[in-house]
Amino acid sequence: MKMYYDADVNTDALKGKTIAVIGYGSQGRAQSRNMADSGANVIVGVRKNGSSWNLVQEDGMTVKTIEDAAKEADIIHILLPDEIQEKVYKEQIAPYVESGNTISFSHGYNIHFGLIDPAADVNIVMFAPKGPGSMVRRTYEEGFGIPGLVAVERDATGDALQLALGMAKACGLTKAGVLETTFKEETETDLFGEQTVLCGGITELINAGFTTLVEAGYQPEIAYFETCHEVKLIVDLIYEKGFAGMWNDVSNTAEYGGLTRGKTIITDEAKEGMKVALKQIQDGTFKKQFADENATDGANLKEMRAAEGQKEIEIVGERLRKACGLQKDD
Ligand SMILES: NC(=O)C1=CN([C@@H]2O[C@H](COP(=O)(O)OP(=O)(O)OC[C@H]3O[C@@H](n4cnc5c(N)ncnc54)[C@H](OP(=O)(O)O)[C@@H]3O)[C@@H](O)[C@H]2O)C=CC1
Ligand SMILES: CC[C@](O)(C(C)=O)C(=O)O
Ligand SMILES: [Mg+2]
Ligand SMILES: [Mg+2]
Repeated sequence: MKMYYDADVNTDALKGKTIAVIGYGSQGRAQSRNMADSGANVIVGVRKNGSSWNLVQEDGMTVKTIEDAAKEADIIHILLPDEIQEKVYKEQIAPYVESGNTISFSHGYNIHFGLIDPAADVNIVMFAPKGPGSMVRRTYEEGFGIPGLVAVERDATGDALQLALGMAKACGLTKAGVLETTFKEETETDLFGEQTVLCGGITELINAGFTTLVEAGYQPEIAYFETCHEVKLIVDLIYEKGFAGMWNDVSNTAEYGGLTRGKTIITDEAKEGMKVALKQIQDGTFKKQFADENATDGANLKEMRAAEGQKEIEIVGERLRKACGLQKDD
C-alpha cells in the first residue's frame, strides 16, 4: 500500500498551472472551491444555458465555456457525469488539448473502458475523493479532508503524479491520506461498491427490513426508525471504530442477535449475486448496458427513479425526518 500525505506533495506542484474544472455538480463545485480556496488557479468550464453557469458566478469563481476553459488550461479536470464525458470530450475538449497538458478525472470509467483516448503526449491522471461532493467541501471547511485515491494512467511529462497529488492536496484529501491505485482498480471497485453495498445493496436491505415489519403490522414510523434512521448511527460507529468498536458499543443482546442472525440474512446467495455483478463490471456487460440505457436518454432510469419516490419508506421517511427536524421543509 502506498499512501500519500501533505508532506509528500511538492509545494510548487501546481505553480504556474491553470486548472479547468469541467462541470460544477456534486464533485465539480466542491473540488473547484476547495482548490481555489487553497490558492490554486482554477477556472470552471460549463455550458452557458445550464444552471451551473450562474452558480459558478454566485460562488465567486471564474466561469468559461467548456471550449474556452479547455483552451486556457494546463490541467483539464473532467467532472461531468460519466455517461456524457465521451461526447463532451470529443466535441468540446479534445480540439483544444495541447502537448504536455494533463487530462484528469475523479473516476476512471471513461479511460478504463476506452471511451476517451487522449493523445500520447498528454498526461492522464485521476484523484478520487472517497465520498460525495458535499463531504469533500464540508470536511475541507472544517480544516480537514476526506481520504482519496490517486492514479496515473500515462505520465507524458514526468511529473504527472505530483500534478495529481497537488490537486488532491488542494482539495484537502492528502490531510486524510491518498492511496495509490490504477484506473482499472478504481473503476472496477468503485462500480462494485456502489452497486452491491453502498447504494444498491443498502437500499434493498433497508427496504426489505422496513417492509417486513410493516407487513407484519407494525407502525411504519417505528419500522423506519429501526431499519433506516439508525443505520447511519450504527455505520458511524463502524466508520470510526470498525466492527469490533460497533459490537462493543451496542448491547450484548444486539451483539448476540446480530452475530447469529446476520449470516442468515446475507447468505451465500447474496455473495453469489455480488460475484455476478463484479463479473459484469469486469467483462464490460455493465458498461454496455449503461451505454444502451443512455442511448434511450435514460428511459428505464427515469422510471426506476419515479418508482423509488413512490415507495412507502420514502413517504414515511420524509414525513418523519421533517417531524424530527432532520430535514427542512422544501
Ligand atoms: N457524485 C459524487 O460524489 C462522486 C462522483 N465521482 C465522479 O465525479 C464525476 C462527476 O460526477 P458528479 O459530480 O456526480 O456529476 P454531476 O452529475 O453532479 O455533474 C453535473 C455537472 O455536469 C454538467 N453537465 C451535465 N450534463 C451536461 C452536458 N450534456 N453538457 C455539459 N455539461 C453537462 C452540469 O451542468 P449544467 O448545470 O449546465 O446541467 C453540472 O455542472 C464522475 O466521473 C463521477 O463518477 C467520484 C466520486 C464521488
Ligand atoms: C458511492 C457512490 C460514488 O461512487 C461515490 C459517492 O463515491 C458515486 O459514484 O457517486
Ligand atoms: Mg465512489
Ligand atoms: Mg462511483
